[in-house]
Amino acid sequence: MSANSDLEACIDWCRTNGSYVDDRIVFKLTEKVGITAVASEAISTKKPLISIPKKLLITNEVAMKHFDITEPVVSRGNPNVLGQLLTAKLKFGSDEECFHRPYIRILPLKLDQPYFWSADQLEILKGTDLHLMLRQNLAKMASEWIDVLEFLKLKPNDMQFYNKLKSSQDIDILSLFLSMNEISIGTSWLSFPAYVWATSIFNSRAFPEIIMNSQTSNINQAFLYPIVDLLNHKNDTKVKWVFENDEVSFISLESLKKSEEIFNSYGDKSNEELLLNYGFVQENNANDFTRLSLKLEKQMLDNASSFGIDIKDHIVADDCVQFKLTNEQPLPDSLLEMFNFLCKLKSESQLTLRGALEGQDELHEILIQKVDFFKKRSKINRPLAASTDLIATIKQYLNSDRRIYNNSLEALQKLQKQTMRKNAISMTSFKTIFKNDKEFANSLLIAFGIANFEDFAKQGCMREALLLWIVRVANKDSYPRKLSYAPPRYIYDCFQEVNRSIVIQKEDVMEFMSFYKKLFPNLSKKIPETFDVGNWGIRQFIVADNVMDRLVWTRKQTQEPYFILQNKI
Ligand SMILES: C[S@@+](CC[C@H](N)C(=O)[O-])C[C@H]1O[C@@H](n2cnc3c(N)ncnc32)[C@H](O)[C@@H]1O
Repeated sequence: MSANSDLEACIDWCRTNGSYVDDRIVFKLTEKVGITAVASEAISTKKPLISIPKKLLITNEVAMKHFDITEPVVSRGNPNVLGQLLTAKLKFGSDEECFHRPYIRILPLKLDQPYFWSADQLEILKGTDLHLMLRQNLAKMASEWIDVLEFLKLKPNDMQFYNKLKSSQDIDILSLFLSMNEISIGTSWLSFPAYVWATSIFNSRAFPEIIMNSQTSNINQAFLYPIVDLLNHKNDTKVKWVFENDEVSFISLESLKKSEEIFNSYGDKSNEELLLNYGFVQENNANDFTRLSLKLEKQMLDNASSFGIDIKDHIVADDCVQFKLTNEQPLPDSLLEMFNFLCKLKSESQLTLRGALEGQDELHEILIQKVDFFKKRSKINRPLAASTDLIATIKQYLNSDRRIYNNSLEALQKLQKQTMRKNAISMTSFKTIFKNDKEFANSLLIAFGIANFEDFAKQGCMREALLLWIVRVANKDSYPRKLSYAPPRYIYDCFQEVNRSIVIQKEDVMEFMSFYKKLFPNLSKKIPETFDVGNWGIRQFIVADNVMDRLVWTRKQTQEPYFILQNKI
């Protein structure tokens, strides 16, 4: 039988068994998206367009009856393992007489989900969360498959493979799966690929049991729903599924014009969920999101939590915290707080403006890497054996992730500018200091040949200049004349505070020795009016280095250092 006659036979089978399918719906087989449903004339009704009696559905009850068991089987939280195994059996087994045969025949053998892509095609996804999920999901499916076969005391088709799966924790499940034979009608129903196929059928076409039974014990319990599962998905389509008189009905709340496709809604799914579970993505998907995962030591995550950073709901493993990024919310507060926390100094008891700005820089770096990665990947600049549709899907997926990271990046750049503007009163740029403290600038011209601020970066002596200036501030009262430029008070105060509390070890002195010897006593001899007034000993520089840690933030984008008042953010 051809695919078209299979489709007709399935609709006939449904109608013969008491289903209602509105005559104005025409089902067509298309090259691009498989079967579609189209309105043959305008349809605008709140009445069901399709009603299917319960006896035609493949439910967990049907599966339990088929395998003759009385208790439901749940493996790794999945209550559909039995239904999935039954679907594999009906598709690949030899039971020609089975009641659901006309429905099973139209379930496509070839699925678009990435589980069924070639190694070469999957290579492009390497490094994405989707690739990771693929592995995790396959490992989960393998455990479920082992569990359900064991429970039913069924012998797998390939004992060697089964034992390998069972005995080894760290097998590369993805490579192993890719090396297995492709799905064909000759596939054994007791094989792992048949189970993966059936899982993908459930993932892409099953409906929640809760439609029929609001008391269902497991929210993930699902059933296969002939005919209605032929409808494709469109975001925000208004539909209703109702259970009445022992039949499940599909109602479209849309006003459909003649020749328009009748869509269902699979729910608010991101492109990653759509690709993984359905094998397609939606352009400009309003439900799209991506993630930013940070691998950190468990202790660090515990510390962040007890400090009050709101990450409890984002911790996905002992050593991993994950933030959801969406186009609406590209920069969650908890993510920014976490980066601020990561930049907190031991000497700080609270989150500071300096930490916030430094955290923004760190996050900026990560987002730049993400955007670059997705940009490079989406170019696909090597020959790839794949249909143009698949290549377009891969590109769309990569671009939609890149777009979110890019939005986050732009939002972050804006936020940093805002933060700086809002806190301008608490920040002093070293560039401004250099411009205003003329005497200091002149001394640097003599000492290092620094003629303008940009020369610091060119000569790599920004740190020396900062330390010298901090020590100059500490000595401010020793100069015969008041400094022409009055340095912010908090810099002087911070120096005094560190000076009082610091315990200097021999190692600190050793560490600073070569730096110090490079500058002194030369500088005090060459420019005594600046560098031989007050105390210019090595201890002063060790203290200044500490002050720098506490007060100075160097903006990554411009390499410009700022002194920042230590205020709470
Ligand atoms: C529930 S089935 C819908 C019927 C399907 N067209 C068929 O031929 O059986 C879900 C599958 O249809 C396809 N599909 C549904 N909506 C789609 C869309 N908006 N764009 C592309 N493919 C879609 C995907 O292959 C998906 O896995």
